[in-house]
Amino acid sequence: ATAPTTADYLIVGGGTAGLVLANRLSEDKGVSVLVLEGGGDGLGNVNISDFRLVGAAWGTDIDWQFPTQPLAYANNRTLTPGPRGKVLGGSSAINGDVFDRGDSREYDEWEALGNTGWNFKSIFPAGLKSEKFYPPAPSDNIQYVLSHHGTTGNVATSYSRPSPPIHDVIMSSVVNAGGFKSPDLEGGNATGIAHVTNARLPSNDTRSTSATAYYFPYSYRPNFKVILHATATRILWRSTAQGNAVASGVEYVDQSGVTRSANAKTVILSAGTWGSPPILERSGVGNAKFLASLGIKSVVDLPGVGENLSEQTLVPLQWQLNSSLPLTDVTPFLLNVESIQTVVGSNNITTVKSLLNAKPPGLSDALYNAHKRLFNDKATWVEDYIAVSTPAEGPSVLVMYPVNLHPLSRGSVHIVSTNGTQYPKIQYNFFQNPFDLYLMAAGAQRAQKIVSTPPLSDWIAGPIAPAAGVTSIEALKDYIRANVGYTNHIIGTALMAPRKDGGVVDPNLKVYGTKNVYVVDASVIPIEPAAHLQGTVYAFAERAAELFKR
Ligand SMILES: Cc1cc2nc3c(=O)[nH]c(=O)nc-3n(C[C@H](O)[C@H](O)[C@H](O)COP(=O)(O)OP(=O)(O)OC[C@H]3O[C@@H](n4cnc5c(N)ncnc54)[C@H](O)[C@@H]3O)c2cc1C
Repeated sequence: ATAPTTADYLIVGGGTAGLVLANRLSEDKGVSVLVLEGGGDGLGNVNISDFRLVGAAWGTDIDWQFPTQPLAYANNRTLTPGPRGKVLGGSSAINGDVFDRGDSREYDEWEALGNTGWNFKSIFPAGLKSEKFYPPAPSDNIQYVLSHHGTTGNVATSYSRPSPPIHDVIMSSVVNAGGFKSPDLEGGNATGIAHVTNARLPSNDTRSTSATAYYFPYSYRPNFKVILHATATRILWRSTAQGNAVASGVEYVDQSGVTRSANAKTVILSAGTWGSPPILERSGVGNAKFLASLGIKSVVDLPGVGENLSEQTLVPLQWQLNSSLPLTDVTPFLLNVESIQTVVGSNNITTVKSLLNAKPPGLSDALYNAHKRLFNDKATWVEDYIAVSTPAEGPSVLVMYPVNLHPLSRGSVHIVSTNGTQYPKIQYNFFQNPFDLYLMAAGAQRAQKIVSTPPLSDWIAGPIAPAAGVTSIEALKDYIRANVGYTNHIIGTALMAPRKDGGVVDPNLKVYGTKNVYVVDASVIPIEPAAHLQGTVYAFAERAAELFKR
């Protein structure tokens, strides 16, 4: 059957958020939903279904592979192109499959920024609605709190199992070094060390994506249509009256390169943090001066489009253990999430405060104040992602990845021409703010302290990277500039915030100055969670669907 080219709701991007929304809207038989997805269906691709092959999909045809600009504040390094899923399920199909949620205070800051109704109390139940949790067996030695999880939702979540004895050793050292053991990080208190939950169906050990969870089992619905290999280029306008622009649909390029259009009463962009802003800009929605420089007529002057790009940075630290540990190939990971106060201790807190008190370049007052409140609240700020692996030969390796959960530096994504399929220019700006680099160095020191605290210290043969002796803040800064990487938790480029604060969408996710254009994906999220991003994206999209259905 040929898909209709007209619908009540046209969703651009069948990714993580897009398919949640499409599913919920098409629950109403009287509503037609059409999804345009730039990639294919991904069926039969083991790089999606087998989570053990994480990373194998990056750089292949199901990855957009976004080139990014050199890191001006980190040795001018150019990172490998940023992966983004180009397939049904979007980035949930190619990600690291960690499924967790942030701290209640972070979600409450969404509302404090002026986004009425977006707070922990509303986002948490929406997250539970997305989740179908499969508890571990008692013999797996993994602690959890059932009420922190949804049990009847769509995305299958579970733990790798069983937990090896070294995990208890690591947890003890975190506690002995002044940290906490968390009973389960997913209930809104995200401080402490715990096992990571993953988006996996344990019965057949396959990855759960937004496509397996929200599309394939529902694709029989006659009112839920998807056009694959359809790359949307711009919004088509029925009227561009300033402040009241009305979309009639979307222009897209099909698999054979033919330009087509699809019509709809409501247009929703779910093309992701790097995908949605370029579509807005090509459609005349963005910074009017910038668009004029490309010869694009302004429809809505919205300087926030493409700005406020936030990404959590990470750096790997490795140690050789003194024995070869028997591990399964699905050994669970640990997450240790701590406040700045715990990470830096009393000695360096004055340095942190003075760095935080210097107004960060490129960060709006509203977002800056939100971050200061989180700091004063001793909220979660640094994560250590902890893994142990055993190579075919030789002793096991411990890797800790300190992550700055709430960086102050902001980057951008902007089109470079009116060409609808040309890649945008992406600038991360890691460490534009000195606070961010200091915090990464302090996080690395904290990891070193945990590793040198008993009982874990007794298991360590020595550091692999950074080398022994690289322990001062300054030396660690050098190491971090040379080794910083991305977590793929990008947000902010179509910010949900008041228009005066650089907002692109209002609390109903409608693009300012338009009548019927919305953004529903990670680009609207204003504050990073103390977590990996997808659990928050699913929760956000479930709540977005509730708003549309009201
Ligand atoms: C490599 C990687 C690893 C990650 N690891 C984790 C992890 O372990 N745990 C975690 O919680 N989070 C992780 N994340 C983050 C998480 O997966 C993303 O934040 C989340 O999936 C983003 O959802 P989204 O809906 O905003 O965008 P996406 O899921 O990326 O969806 C965007 C969709 O739009 C489509 N699209 C884009 N442009 C167009 C266009 N012009 N026309 C038509 N379609 C278009 C894309 O093909 C895609 O399907 C990772 C992300 C990546 C990329």
